[in-house]
Amino acid sequence: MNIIEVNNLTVKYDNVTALDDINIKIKKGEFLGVIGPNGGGKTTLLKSLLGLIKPNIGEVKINDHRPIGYVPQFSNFDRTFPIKVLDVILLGKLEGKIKFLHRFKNTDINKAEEIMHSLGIYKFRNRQISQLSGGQLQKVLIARALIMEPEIMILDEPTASLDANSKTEIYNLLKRLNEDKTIIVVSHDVGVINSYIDTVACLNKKMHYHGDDTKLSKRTLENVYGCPVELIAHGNTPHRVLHVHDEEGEEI
Ligand SMILES: Nc1ncnc2c1ncn2[C@@H]1O[C@H](COP(=O)(O)OP(=O)(O)OP(=O)(O)O)[C@@H](O)[C@H]1O
Repeated sequence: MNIIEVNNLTVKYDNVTALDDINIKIKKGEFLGVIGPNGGGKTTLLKSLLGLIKPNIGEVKINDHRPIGYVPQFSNFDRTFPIKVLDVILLGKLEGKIKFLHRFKNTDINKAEEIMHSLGIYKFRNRQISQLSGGQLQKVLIARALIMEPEIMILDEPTASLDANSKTEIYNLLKRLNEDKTIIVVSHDVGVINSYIDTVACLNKKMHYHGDDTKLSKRTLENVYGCPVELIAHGNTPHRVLHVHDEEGEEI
């Protein structure tokens, strides 16, 4: 069963075309990675799936009635905000609508505690978020998305700026959540695709590739990124984009 269907999706911001005729079908239970260069339209695609952006052309169909669990780009989160872990997770219940002096039900608090236990962050429940490591905070943001019991989870670069151990921990956690949820993750780290993700979508305004990762070739990646991409072979699968390039393809 396709839980998400994107048909002929075109999105423009004034005269900038961010997405051009995108077609993608996502099966229930899939673990999809979306890769592509900066400005390639990844965030725009996620926002379109979330219904935050109205397509200029085409449609997004979500075949599920529950709210989608969204974990936004971690670097946009204000870590200095004085709030404790339990409260951040409970805010997920309000779906972004902060209500003055809202009192949460005991069932919500119990649910938050159950999620904290399962993610190994219960011991931080009364800690200020400014006192967490990047990896711990990312788990809190995942917990906040989980409190609505979503079938679909969408994460925008969940491991950006995390160290190697924390990256592995987050991807292991996503793999576990994938046992009963559909997961869509934007990542710049082509390396993780090999070990964790079922399907890859390569996006640079147009969809250059959508399918089984084992067929993802160096040539495909070079088409998507528009510059030479150096890869470490891992079996037959491209493993990592090593170099950053400017728009002329010069290595920087
Ligand atoms: N609100 C906006 N108004 C105008 N242009 C925008 C807006 N948001 C994004 N864009 C443009 O749309 C294109 C796609 O942006 P988007 O943020 O979706 O890319 P991305 O792949 O997520 O990039 P990154 O990897 O840098 O996060 C870019 O050219 C960007 O400058």
